[in-house]
Amino acid sequence: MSKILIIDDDVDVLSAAKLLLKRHYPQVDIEKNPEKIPFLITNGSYDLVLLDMNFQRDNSSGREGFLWLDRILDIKPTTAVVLITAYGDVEMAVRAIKSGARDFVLKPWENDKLLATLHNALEGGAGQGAAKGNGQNGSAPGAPASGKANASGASYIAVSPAMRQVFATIERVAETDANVLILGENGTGKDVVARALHQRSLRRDKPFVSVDLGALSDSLFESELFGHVKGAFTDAREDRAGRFEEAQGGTIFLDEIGNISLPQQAKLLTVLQQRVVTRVGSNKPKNIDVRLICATNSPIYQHVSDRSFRQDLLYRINTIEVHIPPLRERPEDILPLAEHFLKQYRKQYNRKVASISPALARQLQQYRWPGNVRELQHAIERAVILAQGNVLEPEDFYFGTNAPAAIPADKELPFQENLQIEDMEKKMIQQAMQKYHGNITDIARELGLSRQALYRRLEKYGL
Ligand SMILES: Nc1ncnc2c1ncn2[C@@H]1O[C@H](COP(=O)(O)OP(=O)(O)OP(=O)(O)O)[C@@H](O)[C@H]1O
Repeated sequence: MSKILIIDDDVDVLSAAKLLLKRHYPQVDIEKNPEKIPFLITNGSYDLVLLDMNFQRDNSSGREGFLWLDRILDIKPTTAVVLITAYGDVEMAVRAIKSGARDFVLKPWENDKLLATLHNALEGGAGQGAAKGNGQNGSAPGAPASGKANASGASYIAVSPAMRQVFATIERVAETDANVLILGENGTGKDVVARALHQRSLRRDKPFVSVDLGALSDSLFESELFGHVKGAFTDAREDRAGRFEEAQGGTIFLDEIGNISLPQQAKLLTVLQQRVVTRVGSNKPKNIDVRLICATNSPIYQHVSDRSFRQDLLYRINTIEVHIPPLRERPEDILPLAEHFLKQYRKQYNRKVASISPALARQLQQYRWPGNVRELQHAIERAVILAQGNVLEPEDFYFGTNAPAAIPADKELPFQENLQIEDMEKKMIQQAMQKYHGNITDIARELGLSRQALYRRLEKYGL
């Protein structure tokens, strides 16, 4: 149901593209004059903009196209922008995608390839990053790609290089039976990753059983995991299978494994070594065939050094290790996630809220998100319920407890009369570049910018 806007100063291109696209999309608008872009983007709620890079006034450098790309993303950062050019080369494609475009097509296009490009760009979702190169433009190397897939019907967002790496690892190991240990702070998406792994494994049609070990007392641990027989203890009124048996043929996900006691660790290790479980009160061991995924938010290696976690158990569960970085270290994911949750809750609560204002988008990217994706999700849910207008504004938002410190407002910048705002911005970027020896990720984090926003500014200031 996506709305598309095509902007090109060649009317023949406009009519040809419209003719093709209106067979596939419910609304396709065209515009010859790029000066109308700000008005159209502000008022049109387009999901995707197909934008010419080479307007006649400037027909080979693509400079004007870059300027308009910047304007579009400043007004509505989550718009999927696909650039068209007759002068494309891989270098320009990389620059365009680094500047926030989803993809790049060459004129004249082949209809099927154009459709595939748009489809991919939109699949990346409203604001879910660049679509993978589709071959038409030589697959811009180094370009950010988006991730979106199904984990038990739920989609996940992975735009940042770190999360794309996580999902690439999952892709590679899903079909093996390797044990996987997922490490990450609370709310970073460990459960999402575990489900995605199961969904992509050969066991996908078998059970996925998730156990929160942190919630199990010593007395419940064994009977919950391994089951019990009637009469094994006072409350055991009938035979009951444990979670390992329930997961037979499928996957068991043991969350919060870093905090279990040493006796619990010993019992678990025996089961994992022998691949059999014996219900409490029984003496008949049963073979189990399960894939093991574990997760923890605690510093498990430190626990091994201070001997509160067994090294042999760690080596058994960590054949493959996946680290999920905290949300503040992958700012590229923040807006796509916010947009994703906006869509989800708009539907769930039947609200009209359609987008996130640029001011709010900036704040969302600057905040530190101590509760990670879960905190962002809850914040968007609250805002969608409470919002008055169609656009989510900073006033609709509540940023946890440490908001004022977390959101540097312009007025908090040191006031220097003789410096224009742009000079200050350039200076801050230069200082950060020195401090972090040009490391884009670190500079972007320091400045509270997405990598894309940083690239746009580097370009703007010729740095
Ligand atoms: N990449 C993602 N895309 C979409 N939703 C996500 C993503 N990561 C996390 N979420 C959502 O954020 C919430 C928290 O994620 P999840 O429960 O997987 O985190 P967790 O690391 O397992 O947390 P905990 O350590 O508290 O168990 C969930 O509602 C989940 O659906």
